[in-house]
Amino acid sequence: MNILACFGSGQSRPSTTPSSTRARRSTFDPSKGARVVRPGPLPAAPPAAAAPPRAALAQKRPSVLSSRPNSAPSPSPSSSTPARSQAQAQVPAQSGSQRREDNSQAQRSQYNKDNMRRPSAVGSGSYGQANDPFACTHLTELMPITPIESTYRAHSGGTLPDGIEAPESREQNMRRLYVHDEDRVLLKVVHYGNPTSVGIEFEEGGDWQFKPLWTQRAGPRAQIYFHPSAVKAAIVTCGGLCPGLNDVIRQVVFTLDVYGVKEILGIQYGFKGFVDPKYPPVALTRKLVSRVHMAGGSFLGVSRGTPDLNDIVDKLQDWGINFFFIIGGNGSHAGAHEIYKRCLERKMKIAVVGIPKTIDNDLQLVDKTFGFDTSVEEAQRAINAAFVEASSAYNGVGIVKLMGRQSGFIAMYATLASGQVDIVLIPEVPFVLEGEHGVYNFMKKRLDKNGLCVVVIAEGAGQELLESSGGVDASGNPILGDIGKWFYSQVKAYFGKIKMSVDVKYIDPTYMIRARHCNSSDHIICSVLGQNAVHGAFAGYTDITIGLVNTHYVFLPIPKVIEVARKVDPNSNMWHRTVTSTGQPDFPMVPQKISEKKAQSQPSSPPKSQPTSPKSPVSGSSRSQSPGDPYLAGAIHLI
Ligand SMILES: Nc1ncnc2c1ncn2[C@@H]1O[C@H](COP(=O)(O)OP(=O)(O)OP(=O)(O)O)[C@@H](O)[C@H]1O
Ligand SMILES: O=P(O)(O)OC[C@H]1O[C@](O)(CO)[C@@H](O)[C@@H]1O
Repeated sequence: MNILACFGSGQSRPSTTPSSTRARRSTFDPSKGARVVRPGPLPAAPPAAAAPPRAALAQKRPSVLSSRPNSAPSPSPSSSTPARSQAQAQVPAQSGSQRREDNSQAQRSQYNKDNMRRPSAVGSGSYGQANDPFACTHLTELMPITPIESTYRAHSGGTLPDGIEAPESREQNMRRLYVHDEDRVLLKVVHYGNPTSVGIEFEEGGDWQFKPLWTQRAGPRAQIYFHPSAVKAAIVTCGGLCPGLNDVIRQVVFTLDVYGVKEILGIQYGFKGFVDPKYPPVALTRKLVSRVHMAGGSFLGVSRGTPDLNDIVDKLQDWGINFFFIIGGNGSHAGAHEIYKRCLERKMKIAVVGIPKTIDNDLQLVDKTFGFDTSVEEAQRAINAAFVEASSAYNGVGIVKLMGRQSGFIAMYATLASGQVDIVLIPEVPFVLEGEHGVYNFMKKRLDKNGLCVVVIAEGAGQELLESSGGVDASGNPILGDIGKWFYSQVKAYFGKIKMSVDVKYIDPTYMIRARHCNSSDHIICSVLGQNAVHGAFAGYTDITIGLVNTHYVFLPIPKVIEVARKVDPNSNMWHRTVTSTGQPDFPMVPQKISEKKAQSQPSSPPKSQPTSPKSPVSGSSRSQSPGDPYLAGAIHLI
């Protein structure tokens, strides 16, 4: 691929990795652990220099403010001096830069004291616990590293020259630029009032009580664990395409540049770029990536397929990479985690940071993944075309197939967004086609009533109705049967059989919805994700990914997000909203009498350790269904 194809002519071709760097193998040496602290233009490291290993600290964690290596020192308990005067009082005659540093330390401490609320204020839970499931791995748990003051200067775009004192107001701004290592974002914000609440998740033992789970807030830290001049970053995009890939690459490069990093490599064609000498890494600069976000796709290229991970780690080592950004989905993150483990075995000081990319939005824990909004938006054009065709035809039927190999998020959201869909079929909700309660019969009802019917079907829906090839793609993902084409022919056959004249149109916008540049909301998400990936690496975290959780950006441990792919929950509010909008019933696999369904739905006793509720479960409402019974809602819907 011509890497510059999307820029047009007139730009110079990026240089490939200089051969001299290939010879540089960076093996870990504890004595060099401190090489991040170098004499140079940067201010000296703050006084609390030598950091104890985080693992040891995590055992204790008595105070949420003091456990992390780069926590600002606690203020004196007796201190009630306002931040500004206290800071001034602590500063003896010093050099400008030293004074600035002490000022900001003191102000941060005071700020923390004034503003931080301990978790007890909002309930116990994972926050600060030794077994915190969302604690991210920090490099200081693995090797000794001394932090330095951050070089990230978003406000000024650079440090002030030595000897020039910053105005007080700027110091205050800087103080607010950084995110504290102990900042947390609550993962689940709904406090269910009753075991029958829709969307409730039962934990092992039937526990449904509210347990706060805290994730680590993303953002720039006041202290960093890599000297920018010692950083060599690599960026790779893996898996399928997704709107926004170029945006993310661009922001990673921009943010590295703001910190002062000079060496940034783009790996071509996903993980293959590590092993295919035809496509060596390209040097990325701010100038080179400045316009890439205007185009869809990935200007670095993507691929599926699994090269030997040891070869990848060899290359990371040979090229001296110590920041590795992997933009990819579940598979890529599984790869990233494996790479992290192998780097650890080799004692490499490297931050492995994922940025979740999956157009299917099938990633655990996060509100949504970048590009998803854009694909839902693009899907509107196909749905609208199907609607227009169907509404102009005599007994018009429009069928649209949308991406979603194992999850129906695109189909569900596109349906809800469009308001033009009669039926949506997704992999998570099995359906029958024939019979009184089947899809065809409902299509007929809509045609009789409205003269048209629009059906959205997700790529992975109804696979059990097709003969499976049993094959897998290069990455091991199942190769699906084409449900869209099959459904189209079956619909024609059905209406032919019942001698009803219909005009069926089939639209498959599969690659159109992911091959475009992204919309405004995704541009913003991509930008913030890309920036936070760099902040996470500089903050010393590894084996992490960046996510949007309850509208806040967080660092998440990679193993947590890849435990299982996310799916649409048929018991969720969002699915209920969608079928409320289409007006479709469920199309139960095994039609049963409602009375039988009801009898089955009565729980003999509440799950163990559930508190007894003052209200009895709302019998006959979809809220009374047990988790995991996708058909119950449909049965009730039919009443
Ligand atoms: N379990 C795994 N362990 C190690 N590497 C993996 C694993 N699964 C996939 N990979 C690697 O991750 C890359 C991307 O995987 P895959 O093609 O499944 O896309 P993805 O990241 O899941 O994105 P998409 O959402 O587009 O499918 C592949 O090139 C493969 O090398
Ligand atoms: O044809 P490709 O490039 O393998 O991508 C198709 C797949 O990619 C995805 O968009 C994301 O995994 C799936 O929904 C779809 O099955």
